[in-house]
Order: sequence, then C-alpha cells, then structure tokens
Amino acid sequence: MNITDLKSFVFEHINSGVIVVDPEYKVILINNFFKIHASLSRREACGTNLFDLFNELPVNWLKRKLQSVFLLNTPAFSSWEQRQYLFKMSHTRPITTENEFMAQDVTMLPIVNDQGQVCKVCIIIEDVTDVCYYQQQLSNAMAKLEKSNQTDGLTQVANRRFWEERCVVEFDTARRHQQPLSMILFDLDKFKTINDTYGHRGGDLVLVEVAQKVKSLLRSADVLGRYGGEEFGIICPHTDGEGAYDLAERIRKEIQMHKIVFEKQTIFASISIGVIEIQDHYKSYEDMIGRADMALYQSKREGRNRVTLYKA
Ligand SMILES: Nc1nc2c(ncn2[C@@H]2O[C@H](COP(=O)(O)OP(=O)(O)OP(=O)(O)O)[C@@H](O)[C@H]2O)c(=O)[nH]1
Repeated sequence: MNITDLKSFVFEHINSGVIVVDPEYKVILINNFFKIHASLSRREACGTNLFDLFNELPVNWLKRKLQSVFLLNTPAFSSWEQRQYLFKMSHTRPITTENEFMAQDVTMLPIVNDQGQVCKVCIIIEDVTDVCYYQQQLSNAMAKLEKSNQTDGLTQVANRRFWEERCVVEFDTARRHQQPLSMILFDLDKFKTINDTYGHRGGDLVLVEVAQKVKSLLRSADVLGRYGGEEFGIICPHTDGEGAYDLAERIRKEIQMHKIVFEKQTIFASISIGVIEIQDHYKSYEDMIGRADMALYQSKREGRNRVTLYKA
C-alpha cells in the first residue's frame, strides 16, 4: 500500500467525522464516519451546501465560527459542554443514555492554498457521548449527594445543619435590607405517648406526615427544617410577626384535623408553636431561636395545641 492509499485508508476508518467545506459552505469531502452516522452517500453530500444537507445546524453561529477560521486562519473549537451536538447523528452507545444524539466535540481547521489563503475548512467531529454520559451521571450523583447532605432522611425536609445555614443567610439579608423576618418553632404534643401507643414506626409516620403537611402549607421562600427529634423550625422571609402568627394558627388547625392512618388505626396529632419576628437588637438567628423556644414552651405550659407570639 503506498502512502496515498494508506492516508485514504486512515481517513475512511478513523472513528471521527471529517467534512471539508469551501468558502460558500459547499461540501467538498466527507469520510465514512459521516456516511454511516448521518446516513449519507458521498454523491448526495459532495457539491451540496452544508446547511441544505444538515438543516438542523445553527446557521448563524456556525457561519460566524467558520468565517473566523476563513478570515483569521486559526482553528476554532466547540465542546459538547457548550453545544451538545452540531450534527444530529445517532450514537452507538450500547448502554442506556438519556441523550438521543451523539455528543460531539468539534474542531474546525483552516486548509491553506499555495498563496497562503484559507481556501477550505476541515470540520472534525469527535464522538464524546461516553464522556457526556459519565459527566451527566457524575453531576446527577453530586446533585443527589448535595441534596441528601441537606435533607433529613426521615421527613425529607431540611436537616438541622442546612436549616441553620439558611437561617444565617435570611437573618443577615433581613438585617441588611431592613425587611421583616419571622421564625416559627413547633413541637409535637405528647409525642412520647404516640410512640408508646403505636410504636416507633407509628411515631415515625406521624413525623413524616406532619412535616409533609406543614410543607404543603408554606410559600416556596419559607424554609422548613427538622430542628430536633420532634421539633421543627420554619424561617419565613418577608413576613412580620402577625403574618407568621396567622400562618402558625393555620398550620396548627390543619395538623389537628389531619388524619394519619397507621396499620388501620387513625392517629391524630397536635403541635405547640412559638412564633417570633426579628428585632433590631437581636444579635443573631440563635437569639431568635432561643426566644421562639420560650414562646413554644409557653404554648406547652398553657395546655399545648396552641400558638404563642413572643413578646419581650
Ligand atoms: N418515632 C420517633 N420518635 C422520636 C424521634 N425523635 C425523637 N423521638 C421521641 O420523641 C419523644 C419526645 O418526648 P418528650 O420530649 O417527652 O415530649 P412529648 O412526649 O412530645 O411531650 P411534650 O413535648 O411535652 O408535649 C421521645 O420519646 C423521643 O424518643 C424519631 O425520629 N422518631
């Protein structure tokens, strides 16, 4: 095999797509990879305008890229992370991937004539579906990990650490912008009795249902977190004490009426609540929690299943 035949063999058999276009975007050459993955014959492709041949191409973007290669005589590159694919081609990945089309890294190389002018551009397509797939898997796993680091395993609301982090942020924001901010702390009443009567699994179900019910009553900006065993906190941005008190009353009534069915038995739970609004002299969110706790324990002392708004 002479060197020309050898080059031609390599050109046809490499696992990358090669397509060459002239300054009018007319296709001059394609290799086997393109023929197979884009289901094209060389006769159809050669001499046809690139954008007529592949009508999915982003015309303005690609023309800009190609023009820069023609004018500046420098290569251009596009990664799958910027644009997942340029040419709509099916991939041959054996294992399942969410992507219907082949993910591609694209290189555009100038081809210079004897006068030193760029007369053609060679577009090279690398199939990076594998890289894209594993990157997506990794991102999904990282997102899940981050979520599980922030979530209470039982109730699926924010865990204490994440809730407190959000408290810090909301406390500082409210302070800086002089906006109202309130906090609601609540605790299940006689929860020990629920555990003793229905067992730990019954108690767990009560915690899950109460948390989910409360969550359904909140605005998206409110953050509900599990603060302790059967104690929860809600941070309510842009909400004054009166607004938070009304919300707490609504929550209390809904929980009191909520039927929890455990092994064919119906459990009714109730909660005691403490509510507090931010004041200028509070030093930190911990200061708010401490005072909300006092209000909560007043609700307990006064007979439970009630709301107390903290007053200095
Ligand atoms: N099932 C279950 N029980 C829990 C969990 N975390 C804490 N507890 C229980 O919650 C109970 C809380 O009891 P207490 O602190 O005496 O309070 P209480 O019985 O709710 O009484 P009051 O708060 O005064 O109304 C304890 O028995 C804890 O073991 C949990 O994740 N699951």
